[in-house]
Amino acid sequence: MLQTWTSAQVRAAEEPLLALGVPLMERAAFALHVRTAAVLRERRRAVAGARVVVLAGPGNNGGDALYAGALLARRGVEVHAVVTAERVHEGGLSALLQARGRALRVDGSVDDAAALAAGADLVLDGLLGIGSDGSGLRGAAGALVQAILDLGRPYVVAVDVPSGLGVDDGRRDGIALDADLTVTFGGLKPGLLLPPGTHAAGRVELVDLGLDLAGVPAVVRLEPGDVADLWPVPASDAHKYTRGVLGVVAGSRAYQGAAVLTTSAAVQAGIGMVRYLGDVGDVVVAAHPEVVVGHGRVQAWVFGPGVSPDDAGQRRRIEYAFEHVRERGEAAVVDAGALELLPAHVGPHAVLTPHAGELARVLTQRGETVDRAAVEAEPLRWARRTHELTGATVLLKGPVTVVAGAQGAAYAQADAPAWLSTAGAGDVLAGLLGALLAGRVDAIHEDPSLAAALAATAALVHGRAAHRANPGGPISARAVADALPATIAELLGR
Ligand SMILES: NC(=O)C1=CN([C@@H]2O[C@H](COP(=O)(O)OP(=O)(O)OC[C@H]3O[C@@H](n4cnc5c(N)ncnc54)[C@H](OP(=O)(O)O)[C@@H]3O)[C@@H](O)[C@H]2O)[C@@H](O)CC1
Ligand SMILES: [K+]
Repeated sequence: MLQTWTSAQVRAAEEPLLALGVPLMERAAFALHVRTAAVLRERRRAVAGARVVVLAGPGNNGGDALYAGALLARRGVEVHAVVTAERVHEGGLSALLQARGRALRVDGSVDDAAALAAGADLVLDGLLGIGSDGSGLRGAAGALVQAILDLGRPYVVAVDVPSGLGVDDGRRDGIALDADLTVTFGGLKPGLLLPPGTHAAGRVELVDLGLDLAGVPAVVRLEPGDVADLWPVPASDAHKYTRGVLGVVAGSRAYQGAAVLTTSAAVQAGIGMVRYLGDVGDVVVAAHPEVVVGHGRVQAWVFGPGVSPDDAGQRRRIEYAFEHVRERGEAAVVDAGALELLPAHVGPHAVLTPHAGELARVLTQRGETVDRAAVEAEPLRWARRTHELTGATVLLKGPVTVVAGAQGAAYAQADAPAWLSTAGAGDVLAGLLGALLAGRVDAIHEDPSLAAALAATAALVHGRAAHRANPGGPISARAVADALPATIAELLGR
């Protein structure tokens, strides 16, 4: 898994090493210069003769960039530093000048500096690192970046983080400089994985500085190798009830497909048994004869795919089943039409699966002033707020899926191809997640943060199944459900 650490965590881990005199900046700058040289070689075959512009802000981020610039200058690169503030890392600047690099101080107009940067082979962005206040670039640095963007963005290597991004939350409130490559030091930062910031980071490479970053990471991204630890693999003495029974309240005469896709995903994800409740049991059984229609004991539920507000029968079933979720602790996936039926308070064993617009409605119903755009601007903040207000685990769907759950659990998953944004994909995710929860209900009650880990697992498996269904091309939701068995087998290494 990828783990991320806040600015404060990174600073705390740096402190003891700096006190011992460990040369962290030298390590960072050396690694930065090696990676930058590799990019130059890749893009123009030779390092010597390249034109690199170092954007140097007032802090140590500028120091990293200037020292790396000095090392590049010693390898024959033509390096210009653009210094944007009164304050500059003096050691870095004199190293660059000694290596025959040149420096230009932005004083008044930014036009010359912007033209220099826009025309460079590569720009090293050392304007702002973990000292960012998250409000975007201001002052001369902001004006310079805006002028560079107006001329056309060159190839940018971000030093530690793209300057101007919210390092800890991925916010993008003002001017920021998007990167093609981010070389980050010591540990990944949450803003590099969380949307919208993650889209500004380009490829991310981590430089190990030997920091001791033990403790609870801020945001986690599961990787394929993590699935085997979280998946409920049946024991040799398992039977269908020990593996979990999932109740699905989905679909209606108007939206029959939602019932089929949700149950299909649950069956193909390897559940003990699926019980379907609703008006289209005949269609569901025709597609999957394994499904049982009608009431009975379940460990988990999926509520909502294809349930419209005027469907009184399905709404009654969901409201009734919510009582079981609260009283008996059955787990639940609360999707689409069921989100507005959510009781005032559930527990983390209920997982909401809204997209940004639906999450804004859940929050608005609970007195928050927020719209879809605000949720997209700060997805983790609003997913967390929803968890605080409802007690539920929240899986917020989007190009990067963000999960917030109990005990501060937070995940950012970017597993799916863009082709997956298609009708019915959410129904498949709901069925798949329902199957996962049904097999782990007792464990979730022991450790409520597990629901968030399972939600992130479902997002990962869903994305991988989409890739498998048709690598590089269009995919239907049905094909994703059909790809689940082989995808899961592959992830479990069997
Ligand atoms: N510690 C170490 O040895 C190591 C540190 N490392 C490196 O150090 C970096 C952190 O360095 P840092 O702490 O100096 O902060 P950094 O981000 O460079 O500058 C902060 C200054 O920027 C300003 N400013 C703030 N907000 C602003 C805004 N919105 N718009 C414009 N300006 C703004 C503000 O200055 P002011 O305006 O107040 O003068 C503030 O003081 C880290 O990311 C990594 O690259 C690595 O080498 C590993 C070893
Ligand atoms: K930077």
